[in-house]
Amino acid sequence: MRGALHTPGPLLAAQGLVKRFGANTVLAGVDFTLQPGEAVGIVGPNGAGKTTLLAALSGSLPVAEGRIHFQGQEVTRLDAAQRCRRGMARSHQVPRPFSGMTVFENVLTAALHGGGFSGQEASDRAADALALCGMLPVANRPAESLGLLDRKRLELTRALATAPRLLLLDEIGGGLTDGEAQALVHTIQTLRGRGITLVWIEHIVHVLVQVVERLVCMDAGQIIADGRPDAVLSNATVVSAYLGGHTS
Ligand SMILES: Nc1ncnc2c1ncn2[C@@H]1O[C@H](COP(=O)(O)OP(=O)(O)OP(=O)(O)O)[C@@H](O)[C@H]1O
Repeated sequence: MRGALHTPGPLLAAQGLVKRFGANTVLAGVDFTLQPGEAVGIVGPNGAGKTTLLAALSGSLPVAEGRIHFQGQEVTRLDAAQRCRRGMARSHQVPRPFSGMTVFENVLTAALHGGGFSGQEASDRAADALALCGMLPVANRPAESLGLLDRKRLELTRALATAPRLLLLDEIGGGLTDGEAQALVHTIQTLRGRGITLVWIEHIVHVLVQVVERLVCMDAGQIIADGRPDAVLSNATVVSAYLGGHTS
């Protein structure tokens, strides 16, 4: 199914996305297009709507207005599980491993239920994702015993086990030491090498720009800049809304 749906054109095209929480308009008509193989960073001040955009794209939050196409097909009304089986996977800002399961069982569950694989193929997907993310040494440990870096890696590994074409990452660098963040960058670059398209929300901009070649800045539910990272980071509107005069 994942392969059969691939058509020429953008991998993802979202038009006019509107999301409200009560009187608070959190996405105010967002247009966002992704080409296959791109790696795009999303930055912006707290409350800008970044996580909400990711949730709207992945199907975990319904939008009030707008349309989303993935691989040429409309997915606006599909839920997160259905979008995941079409090749869209999301990691969460706060890692959500299943406690009471080992790391391997967590990843296998993602391959089975998130990816829709069965039997040997699910096991192979899980093992491949564990190897790619450097998680084989901890595969038999209880998920709740992991430190922060490995919990973040487990989020990534679980998303990867669903065999995504598009990976949506939400602040997986937060709280890591510089060395740990570099290890994460290395892992994510490996995923890029496999042709996975990436959208990554991250406040640690110097880490983010090691991976992405396009940066989107959001503020107050809108995209205020979109382009090459150096151009976006020196954009006067971005500096005033997000960077507060600092550009590193
Ligand atoms: N489930 C919810 N119910 C009500 N309001 C919400 C909900 N989720 C988010 N919001 C509000 O929507 C706005 C945007 O939140 P969102 O988490 O998308 O921002 P963000 O850019 O990801 O911020 P951060 O960088 O702090 O994670 C905020 O004002 C937030 O309080």
